[in-house]
Amino acid sequence: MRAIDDGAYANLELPRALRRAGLTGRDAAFVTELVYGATRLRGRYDPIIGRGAGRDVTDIDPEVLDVLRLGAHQLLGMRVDSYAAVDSSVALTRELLGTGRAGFVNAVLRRVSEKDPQQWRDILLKGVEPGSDEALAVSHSHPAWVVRALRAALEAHLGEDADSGGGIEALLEADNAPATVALVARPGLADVEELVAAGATRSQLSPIAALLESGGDPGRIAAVRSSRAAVQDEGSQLVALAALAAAAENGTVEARPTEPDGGQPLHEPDNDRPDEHRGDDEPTGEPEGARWLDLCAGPGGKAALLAAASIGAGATLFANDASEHRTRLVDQAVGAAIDAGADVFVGTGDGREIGEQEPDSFDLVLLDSPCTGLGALRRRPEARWRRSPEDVGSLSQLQGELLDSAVAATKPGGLIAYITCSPHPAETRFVVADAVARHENLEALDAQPYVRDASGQPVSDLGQAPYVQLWPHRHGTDAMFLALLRKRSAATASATS
Ligand SMILES: C[S@@+](CC[C@H](N)C(=O)[O-])C[C@H]1O[C@@H](n2cnc3c(N)ncnc32)[C@H](O)[C@@H]1O
Repeated sequence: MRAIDDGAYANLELPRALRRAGLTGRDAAFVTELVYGATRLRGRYDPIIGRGAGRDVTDIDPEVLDVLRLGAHQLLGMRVDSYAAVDSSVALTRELLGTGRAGFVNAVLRRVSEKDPQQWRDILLKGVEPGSDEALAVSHSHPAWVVRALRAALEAHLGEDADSGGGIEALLEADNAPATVALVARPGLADVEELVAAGATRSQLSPIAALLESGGDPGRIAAVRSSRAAVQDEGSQLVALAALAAAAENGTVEARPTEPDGGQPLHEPDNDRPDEHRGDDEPTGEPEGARWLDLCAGPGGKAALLAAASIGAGATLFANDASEHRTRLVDQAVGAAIDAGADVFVGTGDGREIGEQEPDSFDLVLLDSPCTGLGALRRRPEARWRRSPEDVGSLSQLQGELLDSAVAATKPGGLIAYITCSPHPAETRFVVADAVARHENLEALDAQPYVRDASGQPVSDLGQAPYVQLWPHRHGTDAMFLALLRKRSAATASATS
């Protein structure tokens, strides 16, 4: 709890802590629920703890507040007996922080335990307009600005349909429900049957997914250990598959433009790229198979899917990320595909520069942009408390710059898949609409027909075309956004202008 409050990611820190403590099975599941629940629902518990303490939580020592949040979650969010919840919290405080603070924890938790969750909700919401953003922020434990942003996102993507499927309340509730672990069978490297044989359930939604419905450690599955399969949200799978389906339909587009007087490519191959990232048979300018670029590839979930698919498509993949650490994760993720024959080059660099370095070079550019992650809150219990409204402005600026670079790097006639795991209008529709307005050679394609479920049928409820917006409360996925853009060839652009 301390590490998470100091900036660690719960999904990385907790497994380490469980291993250190030697906890497995039911004990590990119990601790996971304690930590995730107390972190996710702190917006609900903190005002209650404040009432119990007679002071604002900002005036309580952070270590003591950690114990109080864990205690509050046991009392109000789990079926732990009140006596056990208070007693174990007091014992923990005494052991870690001393007797004086143990008395304080005892007094506060006793007061918290005197009322049930509904009674506390009535107290906290007294005088607050029912259904308002403020009321939802407290009852569903989201910062009020996130409630406002998600409400705006529902309206922007769904218009009059924004309230169907339960609307904002259902979305906030879905953010608070732990997500089922979804596995991807990377095409050609593993199949869903192998995952089903290992105890997972076939997904109805993604044709390459299986779900670990009864929990369990994905690392026990051989295909996961060898990177032929991995943990990946079904929404991420669907948008990556949609990009691949659109690229297959679009075909390999013309070779790079040549100088009018003959033969030589305008763009020289990038000789600055480190040799370890260059394959022996990397294209040197001759028209060959398709070239794909994953501009922001770390940690490599979608790059690994593309790498696996590139073998059958006869394509090469350049997977790039700005962070060296994340590039190393990409290397690991694409390892099994490379072993199976994929041509993959992994590089570290600022994606904003690749358009200038490698103009008109790629048939497909996947831009899975850095974003606020407001669409994946159910997976990251701490994320909602880390972000601020200011992040949206700086990220949408970066997203626009990355998209400009993606457009420059795309061959005329080629495709760009712009993806975020945030439904925020300023990170999705507005970024794309601005780019289409800036680049007269850019057109948005209808992305919806490319999103197909496990039986090959179009997935419904995708929001206002031409874009795709998935939702936790409607599709059971992270709220992934997809726009498919085509860079018109010079001939088409001049014919239409
Ligand atoms: C949403 S994540 C990509 C997830 C990845 N596609 C996957 O499926 O595993 C965004 C990535 O963008 C990277 N990034 C941020 N700024 C960047 C930049 N200017 N150029 C390239 N990558 C950048 C981050 O390091 C992060 O790994």
